Amino acid sequence: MASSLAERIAALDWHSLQQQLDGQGYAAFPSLISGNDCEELIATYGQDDLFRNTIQMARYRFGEGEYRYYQEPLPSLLQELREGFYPMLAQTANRWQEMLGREAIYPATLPEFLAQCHDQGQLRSTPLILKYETGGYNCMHQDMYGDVFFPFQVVFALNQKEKDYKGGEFLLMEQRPRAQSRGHVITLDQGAGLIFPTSYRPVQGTRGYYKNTLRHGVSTITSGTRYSLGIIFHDAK
Ligand SMILES: O=C(O)CCC(=O)C(=O)O
Ligand SMILES: [Fe+2]
Repeated sequence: MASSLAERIAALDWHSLQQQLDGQGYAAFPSLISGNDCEELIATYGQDDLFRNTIQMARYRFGEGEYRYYQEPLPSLLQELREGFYPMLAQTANRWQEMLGREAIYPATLPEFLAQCHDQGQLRSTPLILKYETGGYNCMHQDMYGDVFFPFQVVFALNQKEKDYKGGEFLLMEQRPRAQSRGHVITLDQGAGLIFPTSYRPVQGTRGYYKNTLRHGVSTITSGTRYSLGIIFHDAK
């Protein structure tokens, strides 16, 4: 992985990713973060000064495990991921707005979008690292944190399923209006990632587009320790 992270993001097959996002709401992409960088990110977990807050998930009945929110300034790799993914996803976000008959409100760059969050009092950084040990899990949820939210987020696997842990599949639950919900199970190799909707996706119906609500979570880790990295684009209240 010689090229820069920004170059590797630009080199993803965005045509196919956009088609998958429009067609199914989510899109996985192959390993983008090198094994070394994954190890370095895992090593940040123990560096208290990098984080603004640590959540014991069981305390809030969110699941079983722990996560930590990085504080600004973010480690450069996270900053590059957040800034690098935002512009392409803002295009999709605006297209989705238009499908739903709404204004294309998402600015072209991350700093402009964060300025909108900050204007609404959403000042706290949201990228996070999650750690689950054997028996850990993450209940189905959404990550909204305020009135301003970006409709996509990205999650990366930092270690390797079957080698470092078993179980621990990423789960997406799609609630369909007046119908039963549909589940999606996604497994990612180390360094690979998934783009998924924060809250809903537009689906074509006979009379225009309607919204399916989505929630995400993680199934039980049956052995080992699973680490993941969450890139959320909006800041939090
Ligand atoms: O650990 C995971 O894969 C889920 C992370 C998550 O909930 C998030 O990135 O918002
Ligand atoms: Fe989440």
